[in-house]
Amino acid sequence: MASVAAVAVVAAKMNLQQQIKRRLTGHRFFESAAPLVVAVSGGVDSMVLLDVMQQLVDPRRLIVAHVNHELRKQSQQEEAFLKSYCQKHQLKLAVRHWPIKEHPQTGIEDAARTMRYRFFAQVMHEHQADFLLTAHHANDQAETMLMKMVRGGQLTALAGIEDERPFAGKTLLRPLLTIPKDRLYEYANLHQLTWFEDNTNQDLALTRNRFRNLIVPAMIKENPRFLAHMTAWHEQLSDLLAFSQNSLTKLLAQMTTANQLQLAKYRQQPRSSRRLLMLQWLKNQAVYDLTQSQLMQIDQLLNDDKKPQQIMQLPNEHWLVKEYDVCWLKNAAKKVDNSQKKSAAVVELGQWHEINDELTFGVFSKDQLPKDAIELARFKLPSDALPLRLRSWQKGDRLRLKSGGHQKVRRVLINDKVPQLQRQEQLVLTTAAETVLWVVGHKFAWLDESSGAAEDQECQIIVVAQRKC
Ligand SMILES: Nc1ncnc2c1ncn2[C@@H]1O[C@H](COP(=O)(O)OP(=O)(O)OP(=O)(O)O)[C@@H](O)[C@H]1O
Repeated sequence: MASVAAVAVVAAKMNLQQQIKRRLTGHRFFESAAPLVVAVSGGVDSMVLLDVMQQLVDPRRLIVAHVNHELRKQSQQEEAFLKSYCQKHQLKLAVRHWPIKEHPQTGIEDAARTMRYRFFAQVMHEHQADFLLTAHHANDQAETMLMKMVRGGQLTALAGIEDERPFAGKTLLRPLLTIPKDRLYEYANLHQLTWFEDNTNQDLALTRNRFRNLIVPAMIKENPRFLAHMTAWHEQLSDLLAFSQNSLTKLLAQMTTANQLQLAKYRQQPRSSRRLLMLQWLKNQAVYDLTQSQLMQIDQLLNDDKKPQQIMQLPNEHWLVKEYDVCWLKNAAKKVDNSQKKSAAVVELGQWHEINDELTFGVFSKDQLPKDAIELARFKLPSDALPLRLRSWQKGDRLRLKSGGHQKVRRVLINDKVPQLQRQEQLVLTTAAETVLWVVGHKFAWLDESSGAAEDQECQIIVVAQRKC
């Protein structure tokens, strides 16, 4: 008769295998005969994963992928062990070395990860595999989320490791993600598996190791269900984010044109939605890492009618530019392509346009000047010069001078000692044919009666005026 302990052992083995089988069902995993790549470092996690997969699928489908980082003395032993293991179990093995001379001086962890996944993609491609399996587990999940929590940032970034994601045109799966590490040890001991412990995991100078060896165990001591709770948080948060991203994408589609956010529609949203919309809109343009106070500031700026033109610095050399009824992003790291600058806003005759706290201007026909207007300049323009437009100045913009020559707008701004950053915001008033009439707030063009108009063309006198304070 089997002893109680032996029955418990069988139950534990079955348990883990069944649990993993359940997680893999539904991925067309067992229905297909396509090869599977298993990423095996030689540690307990990936040795358990490999053993379980040998039980669950035809081992001829498996390709073991191993990277020898040449970082530790033990690396050679791990590789040699995997070679003999695969030989013994008749498994295909793909090994890649990462020679020390190719290691970077800094950021070695990231570089190692990048090269690892590049290699896995290559192995998948060579073997026409459908899936890559890695052995991330519930402790990895908790560590990752806690580290993000401590680092701070947006809630959207708090979601942890996904159990499935597209990879190299196929799928990456993490079948152990809900399983605590101690259950993997339990399984490995019961099956008498061989594995290697990475001694560098004990080095408490590394942040992840402090979370792994000190913080997560302390949390589990507080509540043995801690890992299960973290897994549940992650899943709930992922669902919420997927749902909100879907809704936000639909809403954003209604309020953006060619990367410009239409502020009238944006402002109609409640404040809570506006913040989420802004986060998503920025994320779509690769701006992450926004602080909560930056988000509040953006919302304030976009809602402030008194400041129709504003510019605000965001992370990674991005600038948020607000111009009247639209806003858009500018990446200072990229050379500004003037041809792609914001399209011009039409300046309706007979209306005031607020530029900033000091300047509100309007364009009027000469006999409709309001009482509170101070005339700044008048132009005799052919009818096809209208409507006038207001837009950001561009590199080739010039002002016609009384002498008959021209002056670059850039020169006007330099002469007026306009600070560099402010210069980016500078507006010009132009005719429909792009003749610059006014470097707003600075200098007017000189247009005599003949300029632009054909002999027989109908002309109109328009007045540019400033509103009295
Ligand atoms: N040298 C290696 N060779 C093959 N697979 C590896 C190697 N190192 C790690 N892996 C795979 O990646 C999994 C996660 O390992 P680890 O936690 O060290 O990765 P990581 O540095 O956190 O990177 P990431 O989480 O982005 O995969 C392992 O369980 C294993 O499946």
